[in-house]
Amino acid sequence: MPTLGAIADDFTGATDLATMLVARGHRTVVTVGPESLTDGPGGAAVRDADAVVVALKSRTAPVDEAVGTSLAALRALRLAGCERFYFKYCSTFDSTPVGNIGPVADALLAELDERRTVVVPSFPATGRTVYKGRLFVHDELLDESPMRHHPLTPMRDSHVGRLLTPQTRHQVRLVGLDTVRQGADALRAALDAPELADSLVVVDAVSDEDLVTVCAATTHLALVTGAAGLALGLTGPHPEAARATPASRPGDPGVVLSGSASSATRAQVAHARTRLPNRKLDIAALRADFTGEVAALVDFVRRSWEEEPGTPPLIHSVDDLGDLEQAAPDDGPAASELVERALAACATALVAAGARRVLVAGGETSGAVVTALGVRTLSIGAPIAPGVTWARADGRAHGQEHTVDLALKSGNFGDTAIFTEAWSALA
Ligand SMILES: Nc1ncnc2c1ncn2[C@@H]1O[C@H](COP(=O)(O)OP(=O)(O)O)[C@@H](O)[C@H]1O
Ligand SMILES: O=C(O)[C@@H](O)C(=O)COP(=O)(O)O
Repeated sequence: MPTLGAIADDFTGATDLATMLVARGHRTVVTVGPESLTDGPGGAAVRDADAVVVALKSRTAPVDEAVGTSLAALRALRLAGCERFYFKYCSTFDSTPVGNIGPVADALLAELDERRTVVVPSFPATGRTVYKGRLFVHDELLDESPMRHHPLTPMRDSHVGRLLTPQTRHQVRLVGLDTVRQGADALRAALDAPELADSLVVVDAVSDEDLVTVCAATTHLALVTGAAGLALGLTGPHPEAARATPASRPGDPGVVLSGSASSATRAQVAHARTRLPNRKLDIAALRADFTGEVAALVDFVRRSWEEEPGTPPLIHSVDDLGDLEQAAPDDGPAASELVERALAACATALVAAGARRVLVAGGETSGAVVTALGVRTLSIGAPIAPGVTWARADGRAHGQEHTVDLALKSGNFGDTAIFTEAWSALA
């Protein structure tokens, strides 16, 4: 029975955290939304797990909806037996002045009858560190990094406390690296100080060892919040926790679907465009004839499978940031919505046509694709890069049950060659 329950605000984040938990000895299952915790085959997988991560698409949802789905997830996790909880958000603190990190953290604390938690976006393996409360992405402050230009959550400040304060009813405090470096006992004493009783406490961490200290100092908190790095110190009961075997065989049809605008993905797209058959979404054509345009993309992929068997084609939506500047017409959907719907429709048609391995880039994009594929649970398989993994996905789309290998790649994760090299991990 699981004891650790996590709520992830997007789907790439859910597999990012789950792969870390598996590596730390937790048998872990990802469920798509809270319903899959109890319904159908998900129920059995959950009972056999040490940890469950509920994947939500709440990062950019309206605040009420994000709070509602997060509370539903918490309640379902408690019913499944979980006693400790982890709210996973982005290592670049993706949010707006109204949320959703603050409102969800507030609501989870209230539901658990708790008043304090920690805020730890640091994830050094992917270059995210927090020092003096400022979030760095590799060598740059968050607001000087490409996250400044994110289409949905542009990050224009790097001070985590300043970002969080307008989002929460709690006071926001900082515990600095000097205290973390004094060890777990000193850090716990600092966190338990009466003046921090009613607080979201941002904790500095610049190395893996710092995160292990933060974990050791927070075992008494019912809720912790952060990126996947915080799970580094959460040791589970099954050091040899098995990874799911691939659903596909080498050479099976595959596809890369990228709706990410992140700088790392743009470099990966540029690399893949010289090596893989590829097509770019045409937003104007989608607006004019959505069904026809999706059918043309699906035809293109199917022809590529015949002409170059074993080579996964790429469908992408962004080469450079100029691609994001198309304003939505007054009476039409936003380009971002069209992109998500188009890639989701391609995914379902291609899985119905025989795709057995699908690599998706972008968190929002992954949410749209996984939801359209009717995926209920994801079992963590072979790792690809820090924060990126293959997962075996059971779902139902077009009236048919299917099992496919899915990799949900966060926009900014992975090496430049990931779209051509990720497949070897499935061999
Ligand atoms: N050409 C485009 N024009 C406008 N929005 C786009 C375009 N391409 C992608 N998007 C949208 O940008 C968002 C990207 O978010 P996400 O998938 O989380 O990836 P990332 O955070 O890495 O950029 C999605 O909502 C996607 O639909
Ligand atoms: O913590 C992280 O950085 C990732 O797990 C994540 O959530 C990234 O989001 P996207 O870039 O939107 O995929």
